[in-house]
Amino acid sequence: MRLADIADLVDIGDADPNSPVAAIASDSRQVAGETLFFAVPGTKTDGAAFAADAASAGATAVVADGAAAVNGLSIPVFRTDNVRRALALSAARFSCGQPQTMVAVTGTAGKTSVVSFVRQIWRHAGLQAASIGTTGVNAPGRDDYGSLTTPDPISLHALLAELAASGVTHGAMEASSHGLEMYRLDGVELAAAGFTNLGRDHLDFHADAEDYHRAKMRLFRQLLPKDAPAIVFSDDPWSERTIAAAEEGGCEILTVGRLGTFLRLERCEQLQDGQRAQILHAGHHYEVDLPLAGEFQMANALVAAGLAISTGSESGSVFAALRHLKGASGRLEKVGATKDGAAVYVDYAHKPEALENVLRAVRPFTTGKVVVVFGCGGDRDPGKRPIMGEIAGRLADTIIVTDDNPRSEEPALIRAAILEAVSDAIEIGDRRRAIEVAVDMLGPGDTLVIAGKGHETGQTIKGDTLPFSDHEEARRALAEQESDPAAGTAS
Ligand SMILES: CC(=O)N[C@H]1[C@@H](OP(=O)(O)OP(=O)(O)OC[C@H]2O[C@@H](n3ccc(=O)[nH]c3=O)[C@H](O)[C@@H]2O)O[C@H](CO)[C@@H](O)[C@@H]1O[C@H](C)C(=O)N[C@@H](C)C(=O)N[C@H](CCC(=O)O)C(=O)O
Ligand SMILES: Nc1ncnc2c1ncn2[C@@H]1O[C@H](COP(=O)(O)OP(=O)(O)OP(=O)(O)O)[C@@H](O)[C@H]1O
Ligand SMILES: N[C@H](CCC[C@H](N)C(=O)O)C(=O)O
Ligand SMILES: [Mg+2]
Repeated sequence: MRLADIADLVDIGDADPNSPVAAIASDSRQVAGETLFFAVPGTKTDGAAFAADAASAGATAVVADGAAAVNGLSIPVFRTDNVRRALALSAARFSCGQPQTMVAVTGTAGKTSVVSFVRQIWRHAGLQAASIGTTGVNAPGRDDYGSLTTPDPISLHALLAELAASGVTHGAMEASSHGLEMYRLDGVELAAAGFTNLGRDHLDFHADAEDYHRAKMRLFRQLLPKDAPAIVFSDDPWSERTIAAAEEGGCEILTVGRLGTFLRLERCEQLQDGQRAQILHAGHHYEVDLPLAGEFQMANALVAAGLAISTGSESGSVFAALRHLKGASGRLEKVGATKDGAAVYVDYAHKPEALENVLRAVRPFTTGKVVVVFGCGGDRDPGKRPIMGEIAGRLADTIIVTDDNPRSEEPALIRAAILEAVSDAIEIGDRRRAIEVAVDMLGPGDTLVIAGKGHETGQTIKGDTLPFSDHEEARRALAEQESDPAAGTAS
């Protein structure tokens, strides 16, 4: 790339437009020769404070917001009015390439599930497809564990170019509210975008629910090209406001759900390990089997089907693919059953609406007790703790409150905040022990939901992440119960 390639994004002044840009960086610690350093004001510190470090490390110029205090450097400073956006668009031009058909999904819950479903639908049709999100990158021959839901723009655009070069033509990615607000996915050319729902999340980052919704709506107002399809789940309290935002963005609005007009869910019957639905699309009724429990998964499947159909997949083949969908790892995933047949699920519900949904989802096929093990993350919105306690108290019969990534906080205080709203819960800080106790108390017809960590492979306590997997712990507890003749008899 040459400076001329980004001269419309940043004011390069009298610098030589032919100067090569060998790399771009927003972290001074990653600067090497001929690098353009973007000084980004962050949540913890200001990149401008590291401009001199970047210069010493070999940066050829710094890009900074108009008002940023970047002075007295030996290298030029190029000004721009939005350094985060300039960074993302420059990263797109630098990496140069992405799968031809890219779709993005936003919403409080369901993003990971939807992108996984879209990828599976495309693969079913024989396409080279990838998904990118909380659980990582999944592409033909590739399954990398992830860290951020929406990667930073430099890594994201490099990844998209790499996927395209490896032959991936179709990609589905999650658009988190952080990612949208921080301009991480600007520069991705989107063919369609989807919305699942809005609930309480990240109120440690966004001022309030309106602000959180506004951040998500950048996807439709600013990122999705005019006339491109916006697939909106129709049955959420925030659906109407989302439709209004997508209208402002000039998108083609396609609603899916019970109130949907593009895909209308006419009937949905819950079975123990799945569901059967009738869907109306373009005047035809389709009988659809989904091998996943919980009506929320039907909502996710409809958004996924809407994204695939609106970007060119044939509807019959899409509905046929739903029959084979596998849930994303740790999303109401059945990991086993006791010898009495009580089912044990691992789920990623770590926010109020998700917990409410998952506990409601298991009730129809639970003839005994619903048992839940959960906690709340440290250094994250403390307001959700009593709310989740109240939900568990209302919807589960037995509640075990445990730890879930306490991070820098005192674990007992997090538990106490949950227990404030649910006084009859059992408190067991050690998550391994909590899972063992829960499995041991299961009787015939009971269901255990271990919520909050889903696919995660660690427990973060005071800066250390210790290996921990709800899947492994549940399987271990089940195996121990299997070999202990006295177990499983508690009520
Ligand atoms: C709040 C947040 O999202 N922070 C992310 C953000 O950091 P930031 O922009 O605030 O950066 P900062 O630490 O204040 O530093 C400012 C700038 O100085 C630079 N710097 C800093 C130090 C130095 O020596 N030199 C230097 O140049 C930094 O690289 C940065 O550009 O950009 C960083 C680089 O991309 C991310 O690593 C970091 O994610 C943190 C670790 C994080 O935990 N983010 C979570 C909350 C997040 O993004 N979650 C969402 C939603 C999850 C979901 O709902 O599924 C996600 O998309 O994953
Ligand atoms: N459509 C939905 N409506 C309500 N709850 C849902 C829905 N889909 C999933 N959930 C619940 O939310 C949890 C997380 O689902 P998923 O990972 O698909 O969402 P996400 O939006 O990617 O979440 P995150 O932002 O945390 O990555 C699930 O384990 C389940 O409990
Ligand atoms: N992306 C979410 C994941 C939370 C998962 C939960 N296990 C926790 O640690 O709170 C967050 O960073 O808020
Ligand atoms: Mg996710």
